[in-house]
Amino acid sequence: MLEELLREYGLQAKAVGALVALAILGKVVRSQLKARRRLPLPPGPPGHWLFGNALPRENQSQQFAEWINQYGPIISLRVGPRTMVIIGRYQESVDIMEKEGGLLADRPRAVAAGEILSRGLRMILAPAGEQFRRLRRAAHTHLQAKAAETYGPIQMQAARDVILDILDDPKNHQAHANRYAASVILRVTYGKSTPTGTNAPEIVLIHKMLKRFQTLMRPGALLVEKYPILKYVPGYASYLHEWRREERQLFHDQLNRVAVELKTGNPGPSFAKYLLENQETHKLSDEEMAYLTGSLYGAGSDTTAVALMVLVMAAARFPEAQDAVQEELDNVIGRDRAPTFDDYNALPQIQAFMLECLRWRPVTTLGFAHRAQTDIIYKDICIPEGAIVFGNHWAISRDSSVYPNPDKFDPQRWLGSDGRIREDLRFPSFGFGRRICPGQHIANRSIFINAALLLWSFRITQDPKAPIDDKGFVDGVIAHPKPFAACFTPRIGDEKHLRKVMGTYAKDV
Ligand code: HEM
Repeated sequence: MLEELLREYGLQAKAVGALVALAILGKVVRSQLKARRRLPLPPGPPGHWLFGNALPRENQSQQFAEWINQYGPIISLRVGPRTMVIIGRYQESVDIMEKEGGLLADRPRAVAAGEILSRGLRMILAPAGEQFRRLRRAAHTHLQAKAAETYGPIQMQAARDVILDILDDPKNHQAHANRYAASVILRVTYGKSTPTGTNAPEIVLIHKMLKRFQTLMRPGALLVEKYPILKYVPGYASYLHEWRREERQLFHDQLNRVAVELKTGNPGPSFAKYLLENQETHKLSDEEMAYLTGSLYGAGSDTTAVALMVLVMAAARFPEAQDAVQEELDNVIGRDRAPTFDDYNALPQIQAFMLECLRWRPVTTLGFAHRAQTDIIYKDICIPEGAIVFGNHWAISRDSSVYPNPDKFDPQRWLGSDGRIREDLRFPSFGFGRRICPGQHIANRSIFINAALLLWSFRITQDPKAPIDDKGFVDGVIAHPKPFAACFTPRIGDEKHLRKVMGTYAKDV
């Protein structure tokens, strides 16, 4: 551990070691005295008496899932002075994270990404409280199901561009998914005139910042998370302050651009425009608005892109599942027109395919950390106040009591005997309780329109020379598929015809 600290910072090892050990000892003794008065913690693997459990460095969600198989549906770990509880079965996640959602609305301290980098303003990390409620209400109002429909034309055009992109350059299908997600979320946040080309300087900067943020978010990434006192040590991780300056500048510049457009013309719909016009109603400062819009991009771009890549991977890997979708598309839509949002209810096979993609390869494998605001008693265990609580999406997706034969990609599991989507089966792709993803309607509409257009336009197959490794993901807060090959054969007439149906590019760069 000290080695880790020296790598991060280069302090005098002995002094810091003593300080840290004292701080942990104090906390451990206090929490163990308190624990004696409580019901037991959930079981879990044994750890060091002082430092607790070492977190796995790689594939955390899968390692936790193994511990869940071994110790039970809810496990606990001690990480330095903190208790971490991981829920790995569907029913327990509903009972605790949904039904007791009010007690888990908080986030644990995220010292590097939340406090130093974003000064508490990034919604995904914002602690529960008055400020969080204001941020959340503003996002929810603008992104709820009905309001999300406003962005239909943007999503439709961007999804058609994906088809044209694939016709032009099928090898780079993953880059096209990235471009779709970046362009849609940028337009949702900042409106029509935002540059969306992958080489635009803003986009390059945004992606750099997103990468940094995701690195900081990995449990155990920096020692300051375990020992927040480090943040007061002069010079500790000074690069974080530089990152903050860059990020803040970008968020303000983007918001200011929309403010100027509002004064000089009539920019199309966007979250920034909505906030600027309703600043009073939502009681948001300029700083809060800048961060709220900026952090929406972070939350909505990579997640959507990964979901689209998994669609392509699953279609190529499972031809029979693709057959069922294409048979439905041929029956309902035919070949003379492309599907639109209006066809959603008539295409349950597509809906089932989407749902299965999100379960089979969850976008956020571990989910996001919640914090218990008080002791939560569940059956004969206690999740203690202050515990970090994860609903482990990966482990839940493998819960065979809810998803029989869970490793099988089987969209039909989502359909009832009437051929409609089952009401009694769910998977928490978008998280839990009061922190559930506010962008889920925009996200679902993106996944739907891309699935419908892609599978209507192409037969997607594996390249026999480069078979897909469907376990090839780079695990992180968001699990990105490694590069994989897929072949796209137009199924609606020839390429020329498909280009004609999809129209012309709307890309601005
Ligand atoms: C397939 C796409 C997406 C997936 C799988 C996804 C998933 C998630 C998950 C798992 C969470 C954490 C929920 C929890 O704490 O339990 C979350 C939070 C969030 N998502 Fe999404 N998301 C997606 C797309 C989007 C989009 C398009 C937007 C914006 C338009 C967005 C905005 C947010 C925000 C702002 C939060 C933080 C909410 C809070 O902390 O209260 N997401 N998302």
